[in-house]
Amino acid sequence: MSERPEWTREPDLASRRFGGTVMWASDELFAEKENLVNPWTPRHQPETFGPRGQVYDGWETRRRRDGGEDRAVLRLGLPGVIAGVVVDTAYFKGNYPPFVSVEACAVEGYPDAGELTGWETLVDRAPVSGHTENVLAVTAGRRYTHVRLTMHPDGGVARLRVHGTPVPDPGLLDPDALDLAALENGGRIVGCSDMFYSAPDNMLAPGLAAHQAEGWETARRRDEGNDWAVVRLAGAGLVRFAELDTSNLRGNAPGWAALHGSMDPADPDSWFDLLGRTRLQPDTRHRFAIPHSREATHVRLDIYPDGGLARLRLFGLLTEGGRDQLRRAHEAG
Ligand SMILES: NC(=O)NC(NC(N)=O)C(=O)[O-]
Repeated sequence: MSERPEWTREPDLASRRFGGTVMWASDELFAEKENLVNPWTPRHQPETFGPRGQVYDGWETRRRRDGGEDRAVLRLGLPGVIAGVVVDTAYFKGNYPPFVSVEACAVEGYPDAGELTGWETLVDRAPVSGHTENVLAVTAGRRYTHVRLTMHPDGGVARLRVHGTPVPDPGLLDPDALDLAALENGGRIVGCSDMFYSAPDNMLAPGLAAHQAEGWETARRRDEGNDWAVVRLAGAGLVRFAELDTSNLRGNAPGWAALHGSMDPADPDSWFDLLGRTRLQPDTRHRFAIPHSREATHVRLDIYPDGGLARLRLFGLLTEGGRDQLRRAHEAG
């Protein structure tokens, strides 16, 4: 077996392990697009038939009869500089695509797949083999956020691995900031509108949510209201960045969210804006800067109209009063 190039040991920027997601595909009749970013080695059990045919651990489209081609759009969990891609056609033997193309783009914010522009070619219509890890080097020395895989004309790909170097956006990082909402730092949920499927404290747990039940999920609302939860922060502080993570909420992500802060949550007039009503995408880790923060002990999350969140992170700095609160809580405990 030939040696794999060194870059295949770089992180897989698209991996689900880092929050990568497949936002859209032109078709997925035989096997779901989400499988493209599964972190595990593709599995296969022959002669396993569902209502649509053999079950594959990969993305598989129907046989095209129109001369077109199939595409999938991925958002990288870790934006970065791409060294190469591995188009793994494991177990796709009579149904792999004979050729693939790979493109990438760099886009700020959280557009949906149809709003992405500026695609650049990384791999131009390369031949691929079936049941093979097709290793394709890339020479594009810039940071990308999204990748598009095209199968010419159709077929199945088990995994798309996008190896490279993560490059974070410094505008969304503060090395001194602490997650003021984290359970492990003393944050707690002190009220919410609904916890029909799972409890909102789940949003404050460490790490990424492995599945929907590891986050907060509400029942479907059938009125004009919206769901909400209030976090008591670890201590009084200034929130600088908010992470609103809708991972694993695909058909039930909120459409929008807003954040308000308060030093006196019982007083309805005390609440001030932190993040205005903002559009959310399904299955996405959104990071927003909070440029005009004020000291708060509590933050209210509103989601519109319902759904939930996998994680809520409120990165910021404790004030002197907040540090005292933490100390006193520790001494009293
Ligand atoms: N035996 C197959 O895999 N056939 C078909 N695919 C699935 N998933 O059943 C096909 O046409 O590619």
